[in-house]
Amino acid sequence: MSESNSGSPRVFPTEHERKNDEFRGQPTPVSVRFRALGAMTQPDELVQRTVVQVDFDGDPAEGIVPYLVELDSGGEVLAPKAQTPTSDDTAELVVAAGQQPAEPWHVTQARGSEQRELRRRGMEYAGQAKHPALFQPSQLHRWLLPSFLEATSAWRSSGQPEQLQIRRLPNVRLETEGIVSFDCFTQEFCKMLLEEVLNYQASGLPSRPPNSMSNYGLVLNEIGLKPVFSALLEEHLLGIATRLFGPIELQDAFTAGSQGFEHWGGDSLSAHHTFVVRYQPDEDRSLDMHVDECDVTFNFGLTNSDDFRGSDLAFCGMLGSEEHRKHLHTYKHRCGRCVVHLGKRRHGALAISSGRRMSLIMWCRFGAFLGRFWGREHGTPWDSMGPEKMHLQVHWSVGMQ
Ligand SMILES: O=C(O)CCC(=O)C(=O)O
Ligand SMILES: [Fe+2]
Repeated sequence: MSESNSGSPRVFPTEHERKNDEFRGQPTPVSVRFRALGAMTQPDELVQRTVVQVDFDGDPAEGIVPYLVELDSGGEVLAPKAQTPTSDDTAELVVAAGQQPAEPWHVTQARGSEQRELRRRGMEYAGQAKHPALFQPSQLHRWLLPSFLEATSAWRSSGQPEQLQIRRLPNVRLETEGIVSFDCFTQEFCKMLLEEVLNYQASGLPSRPPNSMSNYGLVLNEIGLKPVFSALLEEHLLGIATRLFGPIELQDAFTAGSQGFEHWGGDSLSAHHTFVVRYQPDEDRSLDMHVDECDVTFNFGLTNSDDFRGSDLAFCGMLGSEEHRKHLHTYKHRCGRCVVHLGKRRHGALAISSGRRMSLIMWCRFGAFLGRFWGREHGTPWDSMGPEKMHLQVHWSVGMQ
């Protein structure tokens, strides 16, 4: 632990986790009704075009509710989530276990009126942006360090993941099991992005907290920056995730065989929730231990180390492992540097004692939340009880949204 930490990492269960543990002990029964959308001829089509409607007994509180449903036919489908379970809005596309969804969850979501409103707002803001160039995917290369571009270029041009060597990422470091860091963005980009965030927040346009635990910060996908971060994911980060958390045969020798680098669909990340978080002593001081609502998380420091004290990231083991609540490593953020880990690795931010820290976070998802269940298919326990086959029962997750 570094001296600047103002406290020990909280590795014991948080209140949120305790609540979830209680629910895990007593799965809540739900009734599930299937409604057909369109013609169904093949069994696969039936699954892929089915919408599941969930009626809850009891109060589901603020949880995200993933569940596995056993069909009368004996098949299984995954219902990824029900965000507001008691509203009429609970219908979600479901997909057959182990299959690609009919379309990515964010495409489905993007048809919603809320998303249309967000896109409109983003377009409106782009017109008054402080740094319009930030909003253009074609300019992305300007914000990445030449040495980073160099490391991903052979993969980009050949399409062969083996061409991307993790050890060639600038100043790459294996922090501890399952956690790698490397230099990525230019200082200029970090400064411009911070200015853009402050400019948006001063514009009076509406914004919402990036997730259920952070109150300050901004969802960048909702101010017109989504295309840029989609390009970053597709053109650069996907190659890195493939080599770290993709199929075993594609994993890089740099980490292959090390603990914590299982296949978590790193080669198929197709959606992202991208936001900035902000900590300062009189606002959010710390972030409680948690796992992310995603498969792979990329976290980039945006502020200079001299601008704040404390606020290190504390990492524990994977959700469901014996080390889940064991403190394994403390990471110090650096401006422009990325730390990447699986979403289900428990982590949190220690208290900040002075100054301000901001980070850019990309929660990346494999398909439609299938990654949540990936561990199950590969023999890794998903949580301490294991994702038992639930016949119309609910497992609660420690998810944030
Ligand atoms: O403060 C950080 O850098 C981590 C934030 C985080 O873990 C999250 O927003 O999910
Ligand atoms: Fe997180």
